[in-house]
Amino acid sequence: MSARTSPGLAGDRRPAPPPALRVQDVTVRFAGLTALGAVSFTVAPGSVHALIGPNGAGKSTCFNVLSGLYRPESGRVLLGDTELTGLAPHKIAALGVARTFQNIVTTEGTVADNLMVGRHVLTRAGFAASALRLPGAVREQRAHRDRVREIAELTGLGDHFDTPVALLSYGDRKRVELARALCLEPRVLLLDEPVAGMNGAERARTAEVVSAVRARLGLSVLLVEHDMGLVMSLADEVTVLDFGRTVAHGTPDEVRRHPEVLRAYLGTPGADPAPAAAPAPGEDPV
Ligand SMILES: Nc1ncnc2c1ncn2[C@@H]1O[C@H](COP(=O)(O)OP(=O)(O)OP(=O)(O)O)[C@@H](O)[C@H]1O
Repeated sequence: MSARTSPGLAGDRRPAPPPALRVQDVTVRFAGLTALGAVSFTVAPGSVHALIGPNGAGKSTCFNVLSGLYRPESGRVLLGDTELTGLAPHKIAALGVARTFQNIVTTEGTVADNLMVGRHVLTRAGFAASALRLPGAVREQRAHRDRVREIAELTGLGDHFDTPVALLSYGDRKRVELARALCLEPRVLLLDEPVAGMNGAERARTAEVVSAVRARLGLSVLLVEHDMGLVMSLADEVTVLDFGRTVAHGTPDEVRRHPEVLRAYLGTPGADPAPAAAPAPGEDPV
């Protein structure tokens, strides 16, 4: 059984706004290298917050702390008043923080199979009850499958519900990852480079899906992405890391003009990493 209350199973839900996700003075070191040095930021309830920075800036390390894969040397992570620091990944997921990974991990089974796997944290019926197909367990499975189908529709995968994932396009497979994370009914969704490797049309489609997901489910999104068009069009707030330190924070407009951001990305102030008219999602990343 889940550590948090399982939400209803049918229809869009607009639960109470998610709690703020607060990262406070988080430090991670690898053999003397400071991957994160006292990094702090807050993902406001219901917002899209982007975490950007050049290669090696510490973005993945931060995601790994937030999802419980790394324990920070110091600092805290809080979801509302609940401390997440040092909890195991499955506990953090059960508390409502789901993540995707840069690399696709789903290859076997249909879209439906993969999404049902993402649902297991919310499953109440025990293994034996499910295996014996007891009435309560069957009802629950059916309700989960209905909800999973809704999530597939929301993420543009409805037509592929019973298609083996291996037969899908790259963009659709990446969206299966996103949909699978949503099957946990998260209150905060951590998206690690959701459009990496996609072509322009696939990136634009994924941007639409992320917007729809945020609008329909009312969750918060923390986005790590190199595609500046996507970041600038989706994010409400942006935190910029460089060499494990926060060098800027603000709205997309504020951040794109910040001298430290220009220096971090281009080595020199005066050139713009994301032009004033931000490219549409799907245009070339920086
Ligand atoms: N497990 C590890 N062991 C040692 N050093 C690591 C480890 N993970 C990350 N690092 C180092 O920590 C720093 C931050 O890496 P991280 O992967 O978090 O950056 P990033 O911003 O996600 O980069 P990218 O955009 O290339 O994914 C880098 O110098 C990296 O080499």
